[in-house]
Amino acid sequence: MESFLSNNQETPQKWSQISWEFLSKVRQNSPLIHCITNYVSMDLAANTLLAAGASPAMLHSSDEIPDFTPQVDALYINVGTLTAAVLPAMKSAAEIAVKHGKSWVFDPVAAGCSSFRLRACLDLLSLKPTVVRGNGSEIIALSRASMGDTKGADSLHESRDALEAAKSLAQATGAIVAVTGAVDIITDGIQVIGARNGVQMMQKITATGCSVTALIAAFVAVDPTHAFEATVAALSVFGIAGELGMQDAKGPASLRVNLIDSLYALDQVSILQHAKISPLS
Ligand SMILES: Nc1ncnc2c1ncn2[C@@H]1O[C@H](COP(=O)(O)OP(=O)(O)O)[C@@H](O)[C@H]1O
Ligand SMILES: Cc1ncsc1CCOP(=O)(O)O
Ligand SMILES: [Mg+2]
Repeated sequence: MESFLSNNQETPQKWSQISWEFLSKVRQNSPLIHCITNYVSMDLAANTLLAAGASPAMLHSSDEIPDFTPQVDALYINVGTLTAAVLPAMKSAAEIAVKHGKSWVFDPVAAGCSSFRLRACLDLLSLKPTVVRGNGSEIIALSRASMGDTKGADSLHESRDALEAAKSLAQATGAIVAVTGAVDIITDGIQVIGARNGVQMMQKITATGCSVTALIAAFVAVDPTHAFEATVAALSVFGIAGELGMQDAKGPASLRVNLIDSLYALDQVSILQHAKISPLS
């Protein structure tokens, strides 16, 4: 089968085909994803990875990282319930991942809400994540390296408000930067893609952001040379699972369950029908 990844032309189906290619590859390869994530998201992030076909491992101890991190296909770090005790494990896992040529993906939850957290996020950013995914307020805080204008783990900004911040953060760090919201924005500092899948109710389920960042790690793991495309694909696939899951959901709790079922069952026809991905200016 010809891969749409090698096609430089913007055809209408290019991005939806790429999204399907990535999901298929995750199902085939079942990448092992080392997750150091917050207590709130542990369950949903692990179940998201399993439903997509990946293999999650939530290991947090510094004592295990030197043995374990070199074995994994990608690393996911999320600072949602950050403490001074766990930060060294995060830093050492990131360093080991980079040393062993593994991708690592960063979720800077509530980056601007305290100086301790902001400093920790900036330190982690200096350890060269492959992808950073946050909401609008988080990406703006990181880009300006300043506190404030945030509401804890929730965003005070639309993703569009953070477009320029995302571009400059990508240019400054060399990471792919993704900002989620009604439109998910993905940039490497030059090209910008918008993915418009998902439903607003996803904001009413805690850890959907954390879970989609974990999914990005799984997508990047199966093709690290195409981290930009992997990020677009993961965001679109998760959004489509949300849309399909919403069809018979009564509220956030049933959507949470349906989203995982829809992700597990997602097929090529649904992705080609529902993906809404295009360049943004
Ligand atoms: N208004 C919206 N419409 C559609 N999808 C949304 C909307 N807001 C958030 N999402 C989706 O919900 C998920 C979590 O995004 P977001 O709420 O921005 O992250 P966080 O939980 O980190 O603040 C993403 O998949 C995103 O695309
Ligand atoms: C509510 C909360 N508090 C600390 S971490 C966390 C979960 C945040 O999850 P998300 O960023 O995916 O909404
Ligand atoms: Mg978040």
